[in-house]
Amino acid sequence: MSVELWQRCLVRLEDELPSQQYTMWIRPLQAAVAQEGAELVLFAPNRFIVDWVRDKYLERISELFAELQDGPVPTLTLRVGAARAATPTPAPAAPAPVATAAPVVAAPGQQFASPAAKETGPVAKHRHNLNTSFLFENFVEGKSNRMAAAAAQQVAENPGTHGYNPLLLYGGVGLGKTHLMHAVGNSMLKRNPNAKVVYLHSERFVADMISALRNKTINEFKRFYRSLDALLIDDIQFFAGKEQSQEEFFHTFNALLENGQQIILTCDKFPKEIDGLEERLKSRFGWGLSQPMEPPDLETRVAILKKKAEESRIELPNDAAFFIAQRIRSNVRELEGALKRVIAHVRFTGAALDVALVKEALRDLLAIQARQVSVDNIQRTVAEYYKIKIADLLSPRRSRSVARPRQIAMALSKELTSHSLPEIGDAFGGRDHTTVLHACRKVKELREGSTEIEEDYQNLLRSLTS
Ligand SMILES: Nc1ncnc2c1ncn2[C@@H]1O[C@H](COP(=O)(O)OP(=O)(O)OP(=O)(O)O)[C@@H](O)[C@H]1O
Repeated sequence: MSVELWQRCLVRLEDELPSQQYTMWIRPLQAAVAQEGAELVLFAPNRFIVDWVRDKYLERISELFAELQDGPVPTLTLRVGAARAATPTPAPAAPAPVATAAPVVAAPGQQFASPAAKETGPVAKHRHNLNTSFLFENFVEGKSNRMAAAAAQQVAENPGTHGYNPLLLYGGVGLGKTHLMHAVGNSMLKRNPNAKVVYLHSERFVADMISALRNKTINEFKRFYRSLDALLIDDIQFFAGKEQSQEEFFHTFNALLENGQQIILTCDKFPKEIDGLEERLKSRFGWGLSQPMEPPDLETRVAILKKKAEESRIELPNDAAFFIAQRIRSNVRELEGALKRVIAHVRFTGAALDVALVKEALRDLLAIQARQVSVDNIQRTVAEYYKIKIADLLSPRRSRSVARPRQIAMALSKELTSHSLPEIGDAFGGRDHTTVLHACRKVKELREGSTEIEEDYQNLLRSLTS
């Protein structure tokens, strides 16, 4: 009966607690009945978890027991050890008291050893703390992320391989670093359901380490992290300036690498550029494979929108997808946000999804953008970038050093504003609309043929839209 009570309690705790907390502290617990049902023993894999659960969750667990149990509430005991050692008959083979650690049999991400806990219910359902919707299958590849995705696939297939360890994915916000990192973890678990894969944000690592130091459980802390098959740490830029955490992480990192356990890291920039990060860590991070992730190009943005719409079972016409992708270019998270607004609008109004509906759904966003990107602004930015005068852009001068930036500024004006070709021509010293059209075609051709021009164009786009 009491084990059942624990199962019901777990369902409630899973609802109440942030999923990382639940995965880290509650899921490793195994319940066993003792004293003919009068006592419920919760076994934790190590002392660290026992102390933590006692401090943070025991009171709530007791309250839930009182609430969920009709009859007498069993007493609750926390111990280090495995549930199978606590069966009521024969008399408990002296499961280790809290202070004397028994063998560690389960950890977050690991399947429980106890046959009783293997069956059904929330315990069996979730054995790791990965986001199961971040998969390779729903990651859309394009020029900007293909290398990173390929590296991640390699790691998923051969975790711990020298040369791919650590895998470091770096780049701006919302570009799919976390998605790929979880995709590797999910793929590892698919291949080996017993793999111990733990994901955590670097701030969480720091917070846990500080608590472990305060509670004098740093050895358990170390043992736990060093027992993993794969450690996934997000946003390592947060280690900057936290010397003691860097020190501990450095040792954990080395221990895992030495044992061939996989490490995957993400960072918002190339680690060498992070101030406040120790040189030895910076150099360690670069030992394996470092892959940049860039903002996706137009075609990839369209493909991502189409994929996400399909997942939401919404038919997104190409022109509507292009319309969104042309306007939202900074990152995928914003792209997703815009699409969600469009989908909500479709569902709310019941109207057909077309460009007009997209304009209506994203009205505020587009208005903000229109205000931000004006032809004036584009001219100023382009002139600054190429170190020429704005007056040159508007003048009749045809020398290459002026004509090329002018064409680029015109193409950007067409792409970033809603002005017509004649309006753009007017803004560039009263030129004809065919000149603007020619400029747009020329720039497209130049971008395809020259990486330098493509880079210039992307740099300008970024500085105008971010
Ligand atoms: N190529 C892609 N295909 C499909 N979805 C993507 C892709 N890139 C990003 N996403 C989605 O965009 C959202 C943001 O991605 P993610 O959280 O992985 O970004 P991030 O680079 O880790 O950003 P941050 O540094 O802000 O955490 C997620 O919902 C993710 O699924």
